[in-house]
Amino acid sequence: DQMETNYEGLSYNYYEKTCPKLEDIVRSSISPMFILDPTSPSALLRLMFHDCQVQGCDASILIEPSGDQNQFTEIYSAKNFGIRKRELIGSIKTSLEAECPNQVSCSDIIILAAREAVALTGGPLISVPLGRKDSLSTPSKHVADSELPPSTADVDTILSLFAGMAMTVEESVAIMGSHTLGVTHCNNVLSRFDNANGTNANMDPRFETFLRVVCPEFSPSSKTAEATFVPNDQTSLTFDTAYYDDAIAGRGNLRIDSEIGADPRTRPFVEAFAADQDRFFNAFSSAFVKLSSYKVLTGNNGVVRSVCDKV
Ligand code: HEM
Ligand SMILES: [Ca+2]
Ligand SMILES: [Ca+2]
Repeated sequence: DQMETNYEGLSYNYYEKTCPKLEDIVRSSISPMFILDPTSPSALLRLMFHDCQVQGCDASILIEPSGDQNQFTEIYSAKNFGIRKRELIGSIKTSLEAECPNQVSCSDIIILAAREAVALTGGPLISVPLGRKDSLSTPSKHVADSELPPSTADVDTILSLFAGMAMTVEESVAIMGSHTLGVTHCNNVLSRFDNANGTNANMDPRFETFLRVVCPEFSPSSKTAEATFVPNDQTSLTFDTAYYDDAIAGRGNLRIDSEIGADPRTRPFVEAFAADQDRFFNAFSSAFVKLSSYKVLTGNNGVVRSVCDKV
């Protein structure tokens, strides 16, 4: 199948000859960025997901519109609200160009940056196969709108989405553990107060009170709703299992973060991860490799961009 073929196009020693110090250079250019802004790891981890989910892991999300494309490209999808720090990938690229010009793709840098985000916040150091090429185009915002999941996604949505990346249910629950880092803005939380549908499932009443205080009922499109936020778990700068404790206790910010702790298909894994960090880290690592190998371009099916935000 296509997944397998593409996955085989990547390798663990891809830059051995052309950029042997790649991983060291990425790490030494990224660690000062993380010290300057401890919220950047969460931004880079989410950036990887949103790149891979739309047209595959091809750095399409970095491309700035040119000419009459203005405002109609991928990055302008409302579902990319909150995407930050794309420019850090360009800075890492600049450091790499000095050492190994024209070798390392922007799409591989996105994956390496996400992996450092996990490792440097206390998570596992994941070995990732490399050799992705960059796209020659960025899709329209309409394509991004349809490929990115809605903030109201439920367990069915995520199980079928991640099954499309060949993940097991255990791996699907593990990759959602990415929400152990970062924040959710109030515009994405307000649907949780809507009792008419299932979006308020598995919510602890004290947690609901907390959410309503932080996120009063302004309109989701108001500037205030877009400027206020809640942490994704109780330790939102640390990659740990607190997300799963919250999911069990009904303290998930998004519908998925709550439902995953209640649904009989996912709850056993949520409980296992809450009790066993090694098991979470192992399942997360294999899920990360699957997500980061999704629909990759290899060989002649893409390019190595010299500047990440332009083709
Ligand atoms: C498929 C189901 C998923 C849904 C519906 C979802 C939805 C969201 C939403 C609505 C936010 C809040 C954005 C904001 O308000 O600023 C968010 C944040 C985040 N998501 Fe997800 N997400 C999903 C899966 C993932 C995956 C697979 C990853 C990583 C591999 C991920 C990583 C993150 C991170 C790290 C943040 C925090 C970003 C920050 O602090 O800037 N998410 N997600
Ligand atoms: Ca992409
Ligand atoms: Ca955490």
